[in-house]
Amino acid sequence: MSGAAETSLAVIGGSGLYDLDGLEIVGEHDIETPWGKPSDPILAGRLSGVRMLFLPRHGKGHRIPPSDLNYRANIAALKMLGATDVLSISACGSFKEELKPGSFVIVDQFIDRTRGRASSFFGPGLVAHVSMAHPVCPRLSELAFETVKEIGVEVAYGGTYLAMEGPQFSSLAESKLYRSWGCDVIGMTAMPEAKLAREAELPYALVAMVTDYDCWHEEVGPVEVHNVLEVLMTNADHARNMLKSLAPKIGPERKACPQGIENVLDFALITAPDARDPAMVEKLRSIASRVL
Ligand SMILES: CSC[C@H]1O[C@H](OP(=O)(O)O)[C@H](O)[C@@H]1O
Ligand SMILES: Nc1ncnc2[nH]cnc12
Repeated sequence: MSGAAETSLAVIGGSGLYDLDGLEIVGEHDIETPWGKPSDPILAGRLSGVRMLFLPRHGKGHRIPPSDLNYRANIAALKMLGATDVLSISACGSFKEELKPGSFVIVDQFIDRTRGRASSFFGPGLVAHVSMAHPVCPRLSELAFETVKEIGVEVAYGGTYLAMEGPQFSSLAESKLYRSWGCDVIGMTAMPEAKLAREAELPYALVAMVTDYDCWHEEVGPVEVHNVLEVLMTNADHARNMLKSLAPKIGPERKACPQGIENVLDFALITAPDARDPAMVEKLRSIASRVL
């Protein structure tokens, strides 16, 4: 690399994706952030010459349920380890006949129905408001879309992800309601993950891997985890293949996000400098040192 910033792609692996294929591991970071520890030690390595970080969202062995994940520590740890972009991989249910189990959706919108999760790094002593109008990075999303197509997996570009609290799957009435809202897929983890990535100025994209039709589909019936798991394993293999092909496309040289997500905090901090709590400022330096 000759002076240009280097890509460091962080991959958050969801249900079924607890490791990466072909990652030349150079380190494992058991990191503590001001918000606590992430779900697992973070692997650092190279894939096709591109720096990668890998975090299994639920921890190895899938120990942590969606409501108990420390989303702030996960995103802060990736930022502290130098991540430049976050590619999130998630299992999801589908609200559309054409989004079949086994297909992927490159999500571009979210509806947040989670409750009581810590969903901001900011707070008393330093208040910030970032825009979530366009919550994903178009460049990373397009690269992911092209790559999924190339490996021969059915994929839709764009889709609204309903984030539910869980851990129970939806009732039939909820499933029908979300469908009537025009949602495409449902999961339990992309919120507040995407919001926190935005606050940490990390371009974020979400590859949602459909495992089931949620429960609205009359011919299929309720979601059962054993059925989900069967599809999940094949989907996870596809995700690993996708990442191997995606790395050389992203390349080691960092290219700016067209939406300027790396600079969102330039206009988001609202607390006057002399009214800021120094302890809060200190804590926030781990994710927002560029502006603090
Ligand atoms: C295994 S079914 C429910 C589980 O799967 C999804 O996890 P992730 O988003 O981490 O792939 C969903 O959100 C639930 O946590
Ligand atoms: N139907 C569903 N609802 C919520 N999260 C899911 N993850 C996989 N399938 C899901």
